[in-house]
Parts: sequence; structure tokens; C-alpha cells
Amino acid sequence: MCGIVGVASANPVNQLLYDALLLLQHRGQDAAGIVTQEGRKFFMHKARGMVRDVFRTRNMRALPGTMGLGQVRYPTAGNAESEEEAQPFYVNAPFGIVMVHNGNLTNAHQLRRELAETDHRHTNTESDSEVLLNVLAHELARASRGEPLTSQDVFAAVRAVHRRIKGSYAVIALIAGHGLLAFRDPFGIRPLCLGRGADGTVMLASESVALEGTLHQLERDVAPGEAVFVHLDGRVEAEQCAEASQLHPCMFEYVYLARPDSVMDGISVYQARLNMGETLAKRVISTVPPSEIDAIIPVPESSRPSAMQLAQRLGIPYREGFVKNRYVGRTFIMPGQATRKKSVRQKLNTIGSEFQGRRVLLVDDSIVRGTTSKEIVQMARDAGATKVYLASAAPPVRHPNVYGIDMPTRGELIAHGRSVEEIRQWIGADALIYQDIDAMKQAVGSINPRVEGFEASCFDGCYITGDISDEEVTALNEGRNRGASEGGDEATSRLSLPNAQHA
Ligand SMILES: O=P(O)(O)OC[C@H]1O[C@H](OP(=O)(O)OP(=O)(O)O)[C@H](O)[C@@H]1O
Ligand SMILES: NC(=O)CC[C@H](N)C(=O)O
Ligand SMILES: [Mg+2]
Repeated sequence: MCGIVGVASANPVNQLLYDALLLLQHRGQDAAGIVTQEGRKFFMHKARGMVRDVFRTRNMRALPGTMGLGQVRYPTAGNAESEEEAQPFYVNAPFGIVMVHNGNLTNAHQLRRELAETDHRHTNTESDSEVLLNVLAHELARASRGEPLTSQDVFAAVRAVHRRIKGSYAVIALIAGHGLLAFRDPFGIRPLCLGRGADGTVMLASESVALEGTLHQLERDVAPGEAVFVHLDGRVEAEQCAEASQLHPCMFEYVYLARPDSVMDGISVYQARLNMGETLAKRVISTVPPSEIDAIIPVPESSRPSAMQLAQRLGIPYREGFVKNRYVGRTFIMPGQATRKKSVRQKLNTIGSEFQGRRVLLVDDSIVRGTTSKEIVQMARDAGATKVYLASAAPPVRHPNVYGIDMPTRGELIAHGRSVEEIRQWIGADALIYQDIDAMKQAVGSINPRVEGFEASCFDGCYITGDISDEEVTALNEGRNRGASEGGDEATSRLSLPNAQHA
């Protein structure tokens, strides 16, 4: 995931873009960037780091104009440490285009070859987003055939892009002197919504919280496969550009990625998490008698709604036992296992009195690499808990995610190739309870029956855009590993897992 935003307004947009990116910061902490357009000229500032660190007053002053876009990056392709791969990306022909992307292309390797050999376009980074921009640029040039660009040309280009690229993508692009383009992949895997401000400003963003928090009204989600084009005068045109489309949003957005105050594809993230707590309660009852649990303690931050609902359902006190240092970011989206591991201790500290002599059920939203779980179970024991049970509001994460969430290799996943009992032993809990996959889909899907299904491949191994072979997963990771300077400690941490069956 990454967070993306685009705005078309009658007023300057630099501060608005900055504010929206701050509201999307939880979606990407590695790099941030903004481009604005004044006349036909683009102004760009991007760098590695969090929004507050990347943009100083002088950078903000250098972003004039009434249209623009921005991104916060959480790298899932290419090189996490490359400043060049921070977004937006720019190409000068045709017209001049800048683009931001949330998602991951699964055929970026093949496209990179096609771009070089057939389209004669050069890409200079390992980023799949740069590939996507060049495909879009090539198709825009083809659709406009050297004539003035019309919105029909833009939609024709998006249709061609849909035919060529595979994977997940929510995209916002500025075409110099023409307007703002946004489109979403034919399965709607990554989120994108549209809204308006009282002054007529049109805003597109990954999550509704970016709209609400900047006083814009959410109008609707961009449909899977749909393209939206905002002209320079603010007129909005939209067209379905995919040959076939179905709404299958990413389940992990509801589990962890999105903010609970966002509504995505008609599903309140908060309600989704409450519902997951409700169904998790049934699983807990069948494993540990509620009479043997003294307190239910969430693992801050994302698990709180599920833990609260679970506690209410079981009639067990909900207590806060871990305090989160709010100045440490989200650990799951940090690159590098050593950083993540160190950050869990820095981030969470126990309130001793909540554990002393108690049998506690810790609740997390998900267990991915197991970094958090192993640490917090030990911390609960160190604080005096007599029994430490652990429940996950999501099912075991057993398969790599290839759609923009950093769970790239099977070997990194604590649940891959292990039974629940083996995972329990590794984590060191007295009992381990996981959500059931079908129950979770039902619990979240029931909030909006128009959602046709979920992209839940990390749980069920079904890849909605077509099967992904092990070779493809390896190819997807190639560029990343080359760039990751922390690859060494990733490897060490994987080797230290007991009985890991590397696929
Ligand atoms: O099994 P792991 O590999 O440790 O990953 C799972 C953990 O990571 C996330 O927390 P994170 O600290 O990123 O963010 P949060 O504060 O939103 O919960 C998630 O909520 C789990 O706690
Ligand atoms: N998480 C994302 O959406 C990442 C976008 C893109 N694949 C990148 O790595 O920059
Ligand atoms: Mg967490």
C-alpha cells in the first residue's frame, strides 16, 4: 500500500495536498512527494522520509498552482532506499505527465522488456510504478496520434493500459495543460475515492479520511476499471474502461492497512474490525473457556476495535496493558526485520499492574512475520501474567502478497508451512486462536453486499488476477532484494525460525 491523493481546485493546492498526505501517513512512511501544476509547468518536491520531515516551508512555497497530486510511499517493488523511486514519477512526452501509484504490477518484468524493445521507452529505476507511467505515456501518445488530446483519447489510453498491465493499481496522474486523471484496476484491489469541497475542489484519495479530514465530502468510490478525468475548468468526466470488472477489494485494508475512520467501498473499516471481533469470539470460546480469562488486552494500535468487541461478546473486562509510544511508526510497514524487531520494544511498553497474576488474552489484528507476537507474549510474561493466550482477528497469513503489501516471500511468514500448534510454540503463548477465513469474509462482506468478493490471497492463496507461480514471486522480489541493504538481517531472521519450510 501507499497513500495517494490528487486535487483540482480554483485555489492553491500545496497546503491541501500536504494535509491530505499527513492523513494518509499510516499508508507509507518511507518517502513522500508532491507535484503541483501552474500553467503548463510542473513543480515537484519528493524525498525519503515522513511527510513532516520531507516538506519544509521553503519546499511548500515552491509548489504553486491549483492542481496537484501527492504520495506517501511504502515500497513493495524496486529499491526501498532509492530517492529516485520516491513518487511522483515524471515523463516529458507526450504532453508532460506526472503520476502516483498505489499497488503492485505482477508483470512489470515483461512490460519493462516490451517498453525497451517495442515501445522504445527508457526506464531508469527498479520501480514498477515507473513502468506503469511509461505504459500510460505510450498509450496516451498512441491514442492522441499527435492531435490535441481529448477526454476520449484519455479513456482509450486507459483501456489500453488495462489490457497491458496486470496486478493492482490505483493511479492518479496529471497531464500537463490538460487535467487530472485517476483510474483503478479492474478488480478494485487498491482503494480510491472521490469527493468535493465546498469551493468546488475535486479530490481523489486512497481513503475517505483524507477527504473528511480536509473538509471535503466523500461522493463515491471510483469503480473497479473506471477512469475519472478532471478538466482544467473542474468538469469531471468518468468512463468504465475495463472489458470486465468486478469489485474485490483487498481484505488486508480492513484488517490492518486502513484507518478505522475510513469508509472503503461502502464498508466502514471500524465496523469491519468490530465484526471480526464478533466472529473471533466464537473461535475463542471453542478453545479457551471464558472463565479462564481475566482480561482482554489489545495490541495497540490496529487491533483495538476487534479486541473491544471480542471482550464485550465474552463478557470479560477489556483492559489497556500496552502503551504505545506515538513517535514510533507502524512497525509492519518498516523495511528490514532488524528495524521492525527493535521497534516493537521501543513502541510498546507494559503497564505491570494489568498483567501481574492475571490470565490474559492478547488480541492482535494479524500475525504476519510473528515479530510483534513473540515480543509481546514475552513482555506479558515478564510483567507477571500467569497465562498468556493470543488471538488474531485475521486468519493465518500463509501466502505472499503480490498486490502491494510487503509480505513477499513465503519463508518470511510465520504461518507458512506450520500448523497452528507449531506457531503457538514458536510464539510461546499458552493458546493461539486464529480467525476463520470464511467467517471473516462473511463478517466484512455483510456490511456491503455489493462487494462481490475480497482479494484475500495472503490468507487463502487465491490470486484474483490469475495464478502466481513461485517463479513470478521470485521475479517480483528480485529488484527488491538487490536494493535492500538490510537483506542480510532479513535472511538471518528467517533462518532462525524453527522448522521453517521454505517454498
Ligand atoms: O507479525 P508481525 O510481522 O509483527 O506483523 C503484524 C503486526 O504489525 C502490525 O502492527 P504495527 O505496529 O505495524 O501497526 P499498528 O500500530 O497499526 O498496529 C499489526 O497490527 C500487527 O500488530
Ligand atoms: N505499496 C505500494 O503501493 C507501492 C507502490 C509501488 N509498487 C512502489 O513500490 O513504490
Ligand atoms: Mg499492530
